[in-house]
Parts: sequence; C-alpha cells; structure tokens
Amino acid sequence: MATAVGTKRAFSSIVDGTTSGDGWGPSRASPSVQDWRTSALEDRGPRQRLGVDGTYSINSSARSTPRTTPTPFLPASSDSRSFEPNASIALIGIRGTGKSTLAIIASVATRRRVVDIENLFQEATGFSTAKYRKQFGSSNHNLRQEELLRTALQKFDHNAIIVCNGSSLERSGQALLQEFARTHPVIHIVRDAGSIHKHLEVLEETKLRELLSMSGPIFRRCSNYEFYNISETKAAQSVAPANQLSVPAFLTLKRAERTFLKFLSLLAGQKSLSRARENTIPPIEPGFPLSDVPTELRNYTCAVQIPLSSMLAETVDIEELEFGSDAIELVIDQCDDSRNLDIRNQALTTERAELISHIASKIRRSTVVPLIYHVSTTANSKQRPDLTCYLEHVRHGLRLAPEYITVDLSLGDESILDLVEQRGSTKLIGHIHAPIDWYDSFWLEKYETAKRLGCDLVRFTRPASFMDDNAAIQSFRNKLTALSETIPFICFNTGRAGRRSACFNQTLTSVVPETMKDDLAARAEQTPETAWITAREATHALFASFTYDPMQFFIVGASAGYSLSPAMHNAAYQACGMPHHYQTLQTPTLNSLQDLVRNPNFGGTAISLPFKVEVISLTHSISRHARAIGAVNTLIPVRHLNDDGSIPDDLGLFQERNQAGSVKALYGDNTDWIGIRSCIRRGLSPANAVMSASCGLVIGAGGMARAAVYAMLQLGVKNIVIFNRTHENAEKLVAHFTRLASNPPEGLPEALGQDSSPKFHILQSRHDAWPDGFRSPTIIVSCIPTHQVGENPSPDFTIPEEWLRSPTGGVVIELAYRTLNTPLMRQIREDAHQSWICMDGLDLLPEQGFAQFEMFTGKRAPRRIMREEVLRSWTDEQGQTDPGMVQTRLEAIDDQEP
Ligand SMILES: O=C1C[C@@](O)(C(=O)O)C[C@@H](O)[C@@H]1O
Repeated sequence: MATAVGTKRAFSSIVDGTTSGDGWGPSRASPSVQDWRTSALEDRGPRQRLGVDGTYSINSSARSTPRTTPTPFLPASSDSRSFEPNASIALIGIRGTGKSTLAIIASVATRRRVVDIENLFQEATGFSTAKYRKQFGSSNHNLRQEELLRTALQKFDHNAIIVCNGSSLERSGQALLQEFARTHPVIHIVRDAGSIHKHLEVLEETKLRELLSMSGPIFRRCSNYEFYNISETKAAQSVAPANQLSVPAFLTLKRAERTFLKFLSLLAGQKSLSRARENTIPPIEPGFPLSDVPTELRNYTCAVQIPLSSMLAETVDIEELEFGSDAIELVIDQCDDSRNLDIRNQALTTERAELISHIASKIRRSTVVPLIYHVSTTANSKQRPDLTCYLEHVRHGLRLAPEYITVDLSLGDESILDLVEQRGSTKLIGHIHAPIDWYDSFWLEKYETAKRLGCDLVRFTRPASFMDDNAAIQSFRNKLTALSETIPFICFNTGRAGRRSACFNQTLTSVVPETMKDDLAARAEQTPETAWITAREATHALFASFTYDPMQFFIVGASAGYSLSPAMHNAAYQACGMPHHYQTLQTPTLNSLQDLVRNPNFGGTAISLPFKVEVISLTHSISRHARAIGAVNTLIPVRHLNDDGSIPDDLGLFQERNQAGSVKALYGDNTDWIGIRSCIRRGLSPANAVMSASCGLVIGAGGMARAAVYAMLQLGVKNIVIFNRTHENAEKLVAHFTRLASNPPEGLPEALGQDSSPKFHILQSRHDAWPDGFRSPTIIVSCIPTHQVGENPSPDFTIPEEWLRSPTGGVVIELAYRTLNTPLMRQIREDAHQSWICMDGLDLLPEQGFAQFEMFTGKRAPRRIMREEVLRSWTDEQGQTDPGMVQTRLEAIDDQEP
C-alpha cells in the first residue's frame, strides 16, 4: 500500500483544500500525484500518424518534442459504460466544484439518497478527515478511509448519489473507484479555478491552478464521465415578477440544475421508453413531440458545425446557432497556437480536456438539440494527425456523454471496436472524408465495415469539383438504400460545387452558422470538410425545389383575435427560413374548421377556448397526453394513413410535415401541459422540490385546469386541491383523473400508479378552510379567465390568506396574458413574502408554443425568438404596451434556461 507519508502532503489534503495553503506547489505534491505524472510521461510510446487511407506512420520527432507545462491527460482505462438502471452514481472532484449541491439536485430529481463519504467518516470516527489525519497520522487515516469507502461503495451500490471527498482519491481509493467505474457512472466534476478559489479561499489562485493541473489526471483516471459545472452568476430574472425587486437566490441554480439533470439523463441512455421507465433518472423533456424521435431517423435534418476555436473566441451566440438546426456539432479543431492546442502535435493536456468539457457544457446549457462531438482530422496541413492524440480526444468526448460522436473509419478495426465498446449511450457515427469517386467500391466497403463494427450511422463526405459529382452521389445513396440491412447514412459533397448535394442529404447535413458564412472560403482552406451552406439556405432549397411546400397555420377560437400566437409563430418561421404563414380565425363555432382542412396547404391549427374539448370529436386520433387530459389544443393534418387505415406513428407524422396535399385525417395533441410544466419547473425552488407530501392548487375546472392537473401529476405531485365555484364541474375533473390514476397510461411517472394514488379535494368557496391532510400548496395554477367573457365580468380572484401559508413560498402561475396585472398577481407581489414566484401567460405562451412549432414543422423551435416576439407584440386590452416591463423581461431572456 502506498500512502502519502512523512513530510509530503496527502493527496486528499490537497484536493480538499484543507492545507493552510502556504507555499506548496507541484514539487511538494504527494507521491501518488508525482508517480503518476512520471509514468504517464514515460508510458507514451512512439507516436503514430493517421491517414485517410487507413495507414499509420511512426513520427519520431514527436518523441523528441519536449513536453512543457501542460499536464498530460490519461483517461480511465477502457470500460463499457453500461450500467444497471438504478446503479449508484459517484461524484468526484476537488472541493469547491459544487459536488454536494449537484448531489442534492440529482437526489431530488432521481429520488435517490445522498451518501457523503466525508459525513460517513465523521459519523464513524467523530473526526473530520483532516483532523483525523493530524491526530493519528496519514497511514491510519488512509486505512480508515479506504475501509470506509470500500464499505460504502458496496453498501450503497444502488439508488444513491455518492459524494467522494479528497481522501477517497488516495492511492487505494483510486483503485476502488476505478473498479466501481466499471459498473457505475463515476463523474468527475470540474469547475473554473476562479469559482473554486472563491469557495475555498485558502489557496492562492496560481497554486490552485497548479493543483488542478496535477489532480486532474488522477480524477480522470478514476472516472468515466466528466461534468463541467458552469458557475451561474445571474438569476433568470424573468422568472421573477417584473416588479419583484430582488430575485431569490435559488434562481441562479436553475440552469445548473437543468444542465446537470440533462447530463444524467444522457448517460443513463434513454434509448427507449421502456428503458426510461426502468431508470430512476427521468429524461429531461418527456412529452416534447420531437424528443421521442431519434434525430437520425427524421427527414432533412441538419447539424450546425461550430469549431472549438470559434467557441473560444466567446463571440458565438449559442442559442442562435440552434435556430433551424437539429443538432449542434462541436468540431474539435486546431486552435490558436499560442494556447498550444493543436491536436495534430499535442497530447490532450488536462487544460485542453477541461476547455473542451467547458465548451460542451456551455452548449448544453443553452440548447435543447443533441450534441455531435467531432474530432477533425482533415486540417489542411502537411502533417497528418497523430493517432494517439486523436484517440485521446475521442475518448475524452465519450466522457462528456454527447448524443453522437464521430469516429474516423480509417482507424484499424481494433480501435473502432474499442470505441464502440466504450460508447455507453452515445451513438457512434463512422466518419470518412476522402477524395474518392462515389462509384468506387471503397465507399460501400467502408459502409459495410462501419455496420459490422457496430457504428450506429455513417457520415461520408467527398470534396466535389464539378456539379456532376452531385448526380454521382445520388446513385450511391440509392445503392445504400437498396441494401437489405441499413444504418442511417449522412452523405454529401463538400465545397462550393457540393452544395446541391448537401441540400438534399436527408440526415444531419453539416451546416455553417449564419454568422460565419462570410468567412467560409477561408475556413474551407483550413478544413476542407467544412460545411458550405447555412441551415436557412438548406431550408430555402427544400422549398424552392418543391420538396417542401409553404403551409398555412391557424389559431381557432371564440376570442382568438387577441392571440399573440400568430406573431410568435410567424417570427419563428422567418428565423428558420420557412415561408409558412400563421393567422387567426376568430369564430363562434367550429364549423369553419372544415374549410381550413380542405385547403391543400393546411399545416395545422392551435385550438383556443372554448373548443378544446369539442374539437376531439373531429379528430381521428389523439396523443396519449391529450387523451389523459381530455382536451386538445393542437391539430395537425394526416395525409398518409397506414395500410390498415390507422394513423402513422410519431416518426411517420413528422416525415410528412411541410408537404401539401389532401387531408385524410386529423391528429390532436395537447401542449398546454408542457407549457405549464415548464413554468412550474422554472419557478419552483429546491426547497419546494416535489416530494410525496407536496401539494398543488388548481383554480378552475375547464380544459386548462385539466392540463394543469396533468402537468402536476407528471411532476409527481400527488395532493391536488381544486377550487371551482361549480362543484359539479370540479367533481367531473376529479373523477376523470381518479380513473386515470387507477389505470395510468404509458408515460405517466411511476409515482402516479404505484404506492399511493393521487389525492384530490374540492374547495367551492373562498371561505372554505384548507383541507386537513393537505399541506399548504407550493404550486398554484389559476386557470380562470382574467378578462370579461361575454356577459360575465372578469372574476377578481385572489387567494384567501389561509391558503397561502407555505413557509417556503412557491410558484403561482396565472395562465392568461390579456390582462397581466391581475388581482391575483398583485396580491402575490404585494402581500406574499419573497419566496413566492409569479409566472404569467407571457411566460406560458411560448413554452406551449415550442411543442406546437415542433408538431407543425417537424423542427425544434427557435425558442428565444418566440419568447422575444411575444413580449414585443404584447399590448393590454386598451392596446397599450408597457415598455418598462417588456424591457426588463427582454433583458432577462438571455439568462433563461432553454
Ligand atoms: O390556450 C392557448 C393560448 C392560445 O390560444 C393563444 O394564442 O392565446 C394558443 C393555444 O395554443 C394555447 O393552448
């Protein structure tokens, strides 16, 4: 057993920051750190170079290149990243990276217990690890720590989030964690040095950086995943009411929460619904129409390529990248030399690995589309890429759990098989860019190889010289399609002459960000396989070539005239380069729907009040969510029925979007619940995280109230109080959901049907006492009109004080947006304490509209555009705008989670 003894410091004391911080540096690091560094330097054999022809050459000069400051990087030994659905997750990393906070976030969302090794140590010994070491010496401390870690990893190997302390990473602990990582996710939590420094305070920042550099490789060796915890500085102000002066501190954590939970859901691999159900880690956005359909199976999708070097410039607007794109491809390219980041002649240093992790996390934090991780090997340099560097970069990519990763098919079978084995839930794209004729057997052979080795899809690109090359590619595509067993393929020509083939490639065509198209020629010089068209150009080409048709969309409702949906959707179409049009149909009956449907360019319609229930009788099929709610707010046309006359599945429905023709059937869905769920999630503090005793209050008993109840059930709320003046309607609603709970449909969380069913209570009058057995509500959704409807004046509703007793506050959502400053909103802002967060219809409308946009167009919605447009177009009932409120909310949009 090797331990840090004598005058040398223990690894744990360093990474835990428990030293006084006086004057230690790399030379005084623990032997375990030093030993590993030395061996890492020595182990690296002669370097090999990789070429498109699949041959490698030894580069002797690399051997003699002196390695300077950056610390070399060695990822954990190969492992399969396949875990049992409820396998415990261990978090490791230096103190101050946020492990404990992330553990709590994960524990609440996944209903797992937090096991903190440092706490266990204190409970077992009565000392902190630092004090114990001081008192009994390092050897004793390490023995005790090892024993404790071993027992904890065995005892809590399921359903726990295990937070490791620095002592866990002493040499014996490293072996235990490496072993644990073979069957469990072990996540290395990384954070910027500045934030860690602020947290620890005990070290000088330069020393901290040295420490990070030294400890990084050890953490990486013991882990199979890496999460870069971006420090959130600003709260998502828009969640707080416009005139709520101070923003509750918890809101700053909201984005970190979402990014981490998304990461967890990715590494858990939600490849199928049944797998998702077994898993205690919920997918981040179930219910979004496109989130259940694999991107590579949809038609005419594109992936916007963003080079790492451009991301480093920090001028990229990440959310804008997503507009009109179905994936974001992070291209690990040659970076600025001064940063020593050229992958062709540099090993993946700790610094570079961290940089890549940071950028990947930044992209995730601001977007919803999948991430493709691509290590570029084709830079226009005479020097060929180095095999070791390439593999290190790809392996590092797998640690970030991207949805897709490319692997160069010119690698030997063994290397590819190794990556296939380690991919976990990441899908592997066998990639090759070569100047070889499409008629050459080379491509078919590579396709068969990729299939044989277990790639999930392939990407073949070829630099085109002539327009005719675009015809040749079609014949190659036909050949692939005719094969008996296929995997999805991405296949297009690059360069100016290749643009046409890129436009008509069906799957994940590479596109260039709109803002970078002016430097295309220069970029292509650097990287010949770079994309040549933008997402908007690709979309334009599909419409201009009659592959797609301009469609007409509507909102149908009795008082739809005030709706902001047309402005919101039209702005989104424009941002994505779609020539669609969205308009209002204000009508007292649903009769005119027939006329809309007769129009061959009918693309779909939003259904507004009071038709959300009535319209169901006009549909041929509705989604499971709409059925569970008993109301529809979105209709899409179906133009191709299955042979047996039934409606195609989700993928089939998406494949016929944007194409005109006669309508055979109507399909209905409900996106209101998705919008309500987003608003609840955004406004609910960790203190109010949903637990079995959490209670929700729904005001009203109409279609929207049903969507609100469903959203609450989806979030696991099991105690729901309905306030409605007409008791009979409330009873109908309760009967509906009680029936549903006794026979839960697919997709409702297990919580609904298992252990205890949801409990409902009806309140009819404001004077009713809050019911016994129900806690004060932390989620309140008001679904009653806030403006005059016909002869009925707007109900000036406020909540009786007695019902507002939650000590931790909660979230109040007023669904309407015609009148914003309602009595209820005023009451919460003025009378309730600060822990209450208000959301209104201007928050909700875009959230339900994103899912609607997906259903209408088959594309992800340009979220920021839609949020902004709603605010910009809003006026009150007198046609007045509120520039101050709009400005505050517009400014806050950048900080909102996607
Ligand atoms: O209820 C609403 C609001 C809405 O009708 C509007 O634009 O106002 C749009 C609908 O999709 C949604 O269900």
